[in-house]
Order: sequence, then structure tokens, then C-alpha cells
Amino acid sequence: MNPPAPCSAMNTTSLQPFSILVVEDHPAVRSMLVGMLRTAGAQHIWEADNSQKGLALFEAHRPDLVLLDVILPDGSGLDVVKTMREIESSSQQQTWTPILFLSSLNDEQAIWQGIEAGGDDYLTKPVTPTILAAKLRAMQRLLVMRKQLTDVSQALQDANEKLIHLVEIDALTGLVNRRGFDRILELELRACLRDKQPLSLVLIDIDFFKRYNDACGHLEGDLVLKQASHLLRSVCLRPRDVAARYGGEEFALILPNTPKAGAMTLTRGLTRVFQQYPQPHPNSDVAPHITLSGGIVTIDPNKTPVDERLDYLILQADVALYAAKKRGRNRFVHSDDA
Ligand SMILES: Nc1nc2c(ncn2[C@@H]2O[C@H](COP(=O)(O)OP(=O)(O)OP(=O)(O)O)[C@@H](O)[C@H]2O)c(=O)[nH]1
Repeated sequence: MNPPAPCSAMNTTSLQPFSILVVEDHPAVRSMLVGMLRTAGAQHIWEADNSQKGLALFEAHRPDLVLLDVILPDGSGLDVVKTMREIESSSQQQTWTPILFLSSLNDEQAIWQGIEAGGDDYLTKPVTPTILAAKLRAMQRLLVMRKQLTDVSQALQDANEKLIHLVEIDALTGLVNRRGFDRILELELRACLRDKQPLSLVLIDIDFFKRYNDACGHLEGDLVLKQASHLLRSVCLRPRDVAARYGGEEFALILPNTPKAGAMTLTRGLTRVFQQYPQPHPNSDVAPHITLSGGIVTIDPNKTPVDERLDYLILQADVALYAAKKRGRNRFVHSDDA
């Protein structure tokens, strides 16, 4: 076997600057390790001579690497490594720190237990500078690979979130589509029950839209849907209000923290906006321009027991919408009055 290379021969040029925690109770061994680590390029070295101090320093500084003696005066290094892994998994940063065991036993069983407990590699004492530098290099390489992996997985997660967003947007109008509507309504229903705040839902239908399409053509019909979406969005002033395209020419408004009176005011405003920006309708029985009919439902956990089924909520709004159509269109009816 070749003799260990002297300190000056250690190839540390490829080592990145790093911080390290050394948990070793023998002062002489510790000081020798610290000397070698300084030569190897360690920027910060924290020293501990027992488990408790080691864990406290680990938690406070989160070093890049740990050198950990298997046998410590106040316990086993195996327990320390387990606790370090617990600290890592409970932190939000999702970090992983390479942990190298220091074993003077050259005992296979101790090494096996150390790796099992969460260690990554081991060094047999006495440690030589070359072997130490080689292990540090290997651990740094692992760290770099892990960083690349977490970057890729973060990029994937971001792309996934964007995709989910795109999947929930209606291509023609830019409003939330039916899929997004279902998801958001479910969330808001749960929030309404939890926070004991009222929630209103409005289902909206463009009056005589089939006749509009028949008279003006499907492309003109598409433009009307776009303009209507723009106007619907303009009345949704609160950040959590959502305007959705529920179906072909049907829309929906999800209005969290909105009681019946608030929803009625908002829908009156909506009717006004459609009068202010009239889009001619050549064949409507109710007005010379595009008009809306709508059904409103409000649930208020403070007032009445709430049926928690989404379908039931939508059905009630639909019944109110039907009543609005029956009563002559161009109006909004609340389910309480349907
Ligand atoms: N241009 C266009 N038309 C659509 C789209 N989606 C659905 N429609 C049309 O919307 C019309 C809906 O017709 P109906 O359900 O009879 O409703 P309506 O004519 O508004 O009648 P009332 O609701 O009773 O006033 C149909 O002619 C559909 O083809 C779309 O994306 N673009």
C-alpha cells in the first residue's frame, strides 16, 4: 500500500469552498482534522466535543458537511445522525447534508449501522489528508448532483403549475373554464363553511343567443361571448371573485364573502353595464341589444344549515336562472325568490 500523501501534496484545487461541522471528542484528533480541513479549503469549521453541542451547532448553522465520531461521551453518533436527518426533513428547505462517520474501530458492524442510520460514508481513524480530501470531493460532487436534481424538479413543478393554470383557462374568452370553476367552487365552499362567511354563486345565460348566432353568424357570436366575458370580469372587483365560462353561452360568478344583498347589487350593476355598452341583437324579444338572465344562490353558514353538495348549490342557481327566463329574461332572480 502506498504511504499517505503529505498535507502539501493534497489536491484541493477542485474543492469548492465549504463549511463543515466536526463532532469529535478527542481534542488532539479534532485539532488535527481541523488543520487538515483548513488546508482543504474549509471556510467555516464548527467544532463540538459531544452530541448535544453537535446537534445544536448543526441546527443553528446547517453546515455543508458533517464529520461525526461514532462514539461520543454523551451518546452514540448513530443517534446524532438520526436526529440530524429528522431536523432536515422537518425543515422547509428540504436540504440534505452529507454526513461522514469517523470510526476508529475499523469495525464493519459500526460502519453498517452508521450508513443505516443515515450516514453517507465513513472515514477510518487515523485520517490522512489525501483520503479526507478525496471523500470531501466525492461528497461535494454528490451535493452538486443533488442541487441539479432539485433544480430540475423545481422547474418541473413550476411547469406543472403553469400547465394546470392553462388547462383551467377557456381559450376563447380567457375566463376560468368549467374545470377551473369546479375546483374553485369546491375550495370556496369549504372556505365558506370553515370561516363561516356567506358565499354567492350566479349562473348567467345570454338571452336568445341561438337567434343571434343564426342572424349574425357563429364568428360574430364568438365576439359577443368575448365582449360579455370582458364585462363580466369588469364587475368582479374583489381578488377572490371569479368569472367563469360555465358552458357554451353560460357563465358563472363565484362570489366569496358575499351575502344575498351584495350579490343582488352586483348583478344589478352587471345589467347596467350591459345597457351602457350595448351590443346590438337583431332578433331578441326583450331588448335591441344583448341581455343576460341569471340565477343567484347564497349560502350563509351563520343563518341556515348548509347543504355541502356542490351539485345541490348549482342546481339551486339553475332553478333560479330558469325562473328568470320564465319571468321574461333580462333579469336576475335569487333562489330565495324563485
Ligand atoms: N358563437 C358561439 N356560439 C355558441 C358557443 N357555445 C354555444 N353557442 C351557442 O349558444 C346557443 C345557445 O342556445 P340556447 O341554449 O337555445 O339558448 P338561447 O338561444 O340563448 O335561448 P335562451 O337561453 O332561452 O334565451 C346555441 O346556438 C349554441 O350553438 C360558442 O362558443 N360560440
